[in-house]
Amino acid sequence: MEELQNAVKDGGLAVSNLPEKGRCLLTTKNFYPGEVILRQEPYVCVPNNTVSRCDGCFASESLKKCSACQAVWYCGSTCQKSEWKLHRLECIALSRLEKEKRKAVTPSIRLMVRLYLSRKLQNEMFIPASVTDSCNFVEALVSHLKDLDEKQLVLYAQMASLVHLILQWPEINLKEIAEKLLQGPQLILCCYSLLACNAHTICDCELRPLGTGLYPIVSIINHSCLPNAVLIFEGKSSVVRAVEHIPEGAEVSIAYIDIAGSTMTRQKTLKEQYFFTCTCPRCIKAYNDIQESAILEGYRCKDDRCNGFLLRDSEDKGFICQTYKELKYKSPGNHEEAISQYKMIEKLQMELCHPFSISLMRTREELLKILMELGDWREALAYCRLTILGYQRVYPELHPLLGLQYYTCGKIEWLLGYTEDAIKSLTRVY
Ligand SMILES: C[S@@+](CC[C@H](N)C(=O)[O-])C[C@H]1O[C@@H](n2cnc3c(N)ncnc32)[C@H](O)[C@@H]1O
Repeated sequence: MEELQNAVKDGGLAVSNLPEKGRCLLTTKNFYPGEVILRQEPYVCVPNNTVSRCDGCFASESLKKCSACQAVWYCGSTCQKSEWKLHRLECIALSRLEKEKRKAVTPSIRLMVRLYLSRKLQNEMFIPASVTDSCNFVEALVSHLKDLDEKQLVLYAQMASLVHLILQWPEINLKEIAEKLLQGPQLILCCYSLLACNAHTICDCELRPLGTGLYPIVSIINHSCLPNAVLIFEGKSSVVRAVEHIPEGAEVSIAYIDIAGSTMTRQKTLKEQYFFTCTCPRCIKAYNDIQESAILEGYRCKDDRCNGFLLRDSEDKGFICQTYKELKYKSPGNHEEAISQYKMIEKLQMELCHPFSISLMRTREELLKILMELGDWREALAYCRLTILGYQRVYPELHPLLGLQYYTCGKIEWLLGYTEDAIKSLTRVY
């Protein structure tokens, strides 16, 4: 702990323990809006597999496959060299797999394999370890293994057995690597639980997901639905920035989930994924939030004389429109038909929901996406402006998602020649 304190001390931070939250990151100086609180490189990371990406920089163009394992891509020799120490072992392990099994190696399987191999390489001193970038530090992260339900356990166990199979070769002695209490698949299972709680989705500057990484110090930061900081990425490096003034001695918090939802939805998601009940100021302000929840997720009361909005209860998922789910737009497709169906949904939601309803906002986001693909900039702008009204309601003033929506708006205004409006929007982005 002392070494860890020394490692973060110079950055104006300290690690502490709170009875109800476990470890937390505190400030030992003031941080101002936009200021970088912390930067950290990933302990391990992998690109996602929606499109092929370079393992080194996550670029998706001019890629070449690793000729030996045929499972990993690089954009050039610089990235290949930078990844070689770790990939050398991974490459041998993957190459040994039958072709069919190799196809089942998803990014989460690779992440786990890499976690093990990093540990092996650090133990053998092939790659350097620092206090904040060591396997011991990673192992001290929360795992919640005991809280997993049967379904999660079965899923993790299946993944763990594939990882175990990949790692079973002479040079890698699982027993030796896992010198702690648990061994073999059971230890891998525990690590999956750890990754589920601590790994972060790496996004590009427009918040589109690129991959997954584990950033041990960032993982000490606890959640709040009214966070005072955000986690963003510059390439693969994680950057935590203040979104408001954080005074000396305050706890740094980020949002683990999309904070656009009502308290009920947020609490349910946090409980299911992170096993805690949030007690942030937004969650405990329960009474006002019932009204807020009705606005964000409720439906108009059937009684015409009533101005109220119906709210779904925590057990019943009944009010989520199934048609809406099935219609989820997948690009590329029939744009005209998608537009007419989404407009139908929008009309229905305008009758049923509050103007600030999240479902209505999501429908408009989909419409905006399709209209932009079609190049219908005028209508896209109208929808973009409508979504901004929703975003302003659910995200704090300096939230990156709000910034991005202003950015889209500014770009469309610029394209349409609405220079003054564009300057206003882009100034806002800045
Ligand atoms: C990424 S870890 C955060 C660091 C963690 N507190 C630790 O001791 O290592 C996530 C876990 O921290 C705890 N946690 C995070 N935010 C919390 C909050 N607002 N209230 C209570 N527990 C929280 C939960 O157990 C959650 O699964």
